[in-house]
Amino acid sequence: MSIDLRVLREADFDSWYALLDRAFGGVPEPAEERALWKGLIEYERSLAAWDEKEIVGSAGAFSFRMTVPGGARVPTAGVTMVSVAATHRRRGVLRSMMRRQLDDIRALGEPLAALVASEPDIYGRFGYGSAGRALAAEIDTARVRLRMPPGADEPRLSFADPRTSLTRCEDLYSRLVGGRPGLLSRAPGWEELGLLDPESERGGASPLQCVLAEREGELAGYARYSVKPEWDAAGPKGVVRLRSLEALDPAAHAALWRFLFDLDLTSTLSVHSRPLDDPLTHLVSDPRRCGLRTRDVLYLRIVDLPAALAARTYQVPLDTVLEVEDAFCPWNTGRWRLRGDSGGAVCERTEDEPRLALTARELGAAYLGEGPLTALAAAGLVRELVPGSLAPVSLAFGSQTAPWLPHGF
Ligand SMILES: CC(=O)SCCNC(=O)CCNC(=O)[C@H](O)C(C)(C)COP(=O)(O)OP(=O)(O)OC[C@H]1O[C@@H](n2cnc3c(N)ncnc32)[C@H](O)[C@@H]1OP(=O)(O)O
Repeated sequence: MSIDLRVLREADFDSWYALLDRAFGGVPEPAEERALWKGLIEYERSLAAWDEKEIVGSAGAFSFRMTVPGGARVPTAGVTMVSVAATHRRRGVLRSMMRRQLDDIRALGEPLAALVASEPDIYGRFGYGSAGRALAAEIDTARVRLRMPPGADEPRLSFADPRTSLTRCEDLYSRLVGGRPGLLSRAPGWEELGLLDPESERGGASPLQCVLAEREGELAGYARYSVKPEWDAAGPKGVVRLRSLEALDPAAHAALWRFLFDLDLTSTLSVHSRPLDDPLTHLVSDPRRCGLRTRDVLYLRIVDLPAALAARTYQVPLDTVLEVEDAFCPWNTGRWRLRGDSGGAVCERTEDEPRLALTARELGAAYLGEGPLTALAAAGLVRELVPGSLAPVSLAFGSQTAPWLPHGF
């Protein structure tokens, strides 16, 4: 089989996207969703794998900036729309696309690549580590109460049309982006993602609704949600499905959650994705009735190791030497001296004796501050070569704010 990898031409978008639809089960994506992706796609960074006259593989990338610990926004390739025709699976088409893509990302000078995986098992072999998990919840709002912080009655809540309020909400979101590792600075057009609401995917729920929390006319927070009315012999038991909630301060945050908890005729609040450190977990009266669970969301790959490690800050001063193995991107393999603190960092090649040994995948997993290096060492995936060197480096790599990616791409 001879496969030819080429940059996607606009004229081939429909067949390229049809391949993707089929690989994901063959149910065509709703027209509005497809139109959104068609508008956002970066053709010059999208690859099509051709077998003679047929497209048999797809892989795209978006040009993002991702917040890293310390608040810098680092150029990041958002890997997306990966598929291979079932007729051509397990013959190395994905591997060849990953090879080409990571070489291209390196040539573009982006230190990081990120993705949301359809299956967790696919991307580790290409050096992607699980770097940001999310909290999901199924809250029994008939039983669970909220402890309200001071000032929670102050914000004025009002309904707003999701579209009309979009610019204000997006401005608020953009103020929050620098404060949490993993968040993406959304370029114009990306805000539309938050409004996607195809009727065919509502499953009996209402159209998307929006509630604003304001103080003296200034937006302090918003939530978007839908309601699925349900009834049984005992009465109403509707489900509120939270799509997004952002707030600038604790009072607005709690006020919005209380609004969602108290919606009449509902008894369940279904939450798809929140950061692991969402303050909600401290406000609920009964976490056991919140159906809390975590799931992997964000996978990260260090593409340019010295640039990536120097782009973030470190919680406590560190000066260490890492022995890194990177089979898929060998330019990262070797010994690296990393010096840094909360003000910045420098990372350079060195001949000095290494203190820790790990692979690029583990570095990706630890990079945003979630997966402690100590836990990875306990799993045997990070080796402490000089006794006593692991704990301080693990602490330095941590983050006071849990990394999170609220949406896919
Ligand atoms: C960021 C995103 O877009 S995520 C979306 C990914 N796409 C999908 O899930 C759609 C459905 N699946 C597919 O289209 C294909 O099966 C793909 C893209 C996942 C894999 O494509 P293939 O061309 O079959 O992969 P390829 O032959 O290059 O395999 C490379 C390696 O990955 C492994 N692999 C491939 N798919 C999977 C999988 N789903 N789970 C576990 N391992 C996998 C192969 O076994 C092979 O392993 P090896 O390195 O030990 O030899």
